[in-house]
Amino acid sequence: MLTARDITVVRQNRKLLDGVSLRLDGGSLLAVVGPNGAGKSTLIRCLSGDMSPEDGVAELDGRPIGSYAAADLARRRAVVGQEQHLAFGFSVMEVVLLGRIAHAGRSGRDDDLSAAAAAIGAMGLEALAERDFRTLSGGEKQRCHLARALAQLWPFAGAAAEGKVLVLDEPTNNLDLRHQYSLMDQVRRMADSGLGVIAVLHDLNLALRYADRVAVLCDGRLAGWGPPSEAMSGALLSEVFGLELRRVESPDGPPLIVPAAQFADAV
Ligand SMILES: Nc1ncnc2c1ncn2[C@@H]1O[C@H](COP(=O)(O)OP(=O)(O)OP(=O)(O)O)[C@@H](O)[C@H]1O
Repeated sequence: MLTARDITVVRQNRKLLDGVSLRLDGGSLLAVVGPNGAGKSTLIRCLSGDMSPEDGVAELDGRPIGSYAAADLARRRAVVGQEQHLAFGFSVMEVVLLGRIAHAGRSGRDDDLSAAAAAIGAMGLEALAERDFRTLSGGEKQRCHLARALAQLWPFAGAAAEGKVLVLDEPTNNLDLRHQYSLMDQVRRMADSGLGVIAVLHDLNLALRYADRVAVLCDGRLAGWGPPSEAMSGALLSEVFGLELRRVESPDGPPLIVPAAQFADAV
């Protein structure tokens, strides 16, 4: 559905991305991992149509993403970036309704309210719908922004989700462990309901647990690609992160990535 073909991005004579090719399928979750400065945000900016590569192309359903009219693209792909501050006293419902701007002139007020209600329900924000966004905790704010993105893509389940993409840049930033897993459970459900989801993740264990496919970026190149069990070997991750990492079995779930020194201490 969403494809990167040989994407190269050059800034100030430096290749931020160097011939990156990958694919996101509908109804699946693709995690992009890699060290700081590897090019993860640059890649998802290209894949979401916010940046044009010097070479190569990002295609949505076989068509260059840059060729979509802005409003058409906004009805098919929604982005939740890293910085999501709001200066005004909008309620959660009003923030979520901002996702409907792309539908202005096509969607009636009732549809917009149905979309917002469905998105708020999917993110479990019903009790907070009238709260001032600025009073929310970090985790609640993140869920609110996800709900805004879902309202933008509504209807976002079943056949109606086909061809729609949710792009998330470090969605678990600033969240405690419980809220990281709870948010990723919700993101996983979005993929299971039919959306294509691409997420930059710093936590390798979240990628291992939740993603269908993983792209491991290093110095602007694709160092690993495929299902997590294949793309995230301890040897590859150690090389990419410059730290000895091991994959260890976990008693109840997918394996865990741990730094070797810490592992040695733990046993
Ligand atoms: N406009 C630009 N001009 C020059 N260099 C840039 C520009 N934008 C990004 N870079 C550099 O490109 C590299 C990749 O940046 P990017 O934000 O894509 O990395 P990242 O993998 O998302 O990093 P992080 O994990 O720290 O968020 C970084 O070294 C960054 O400084």
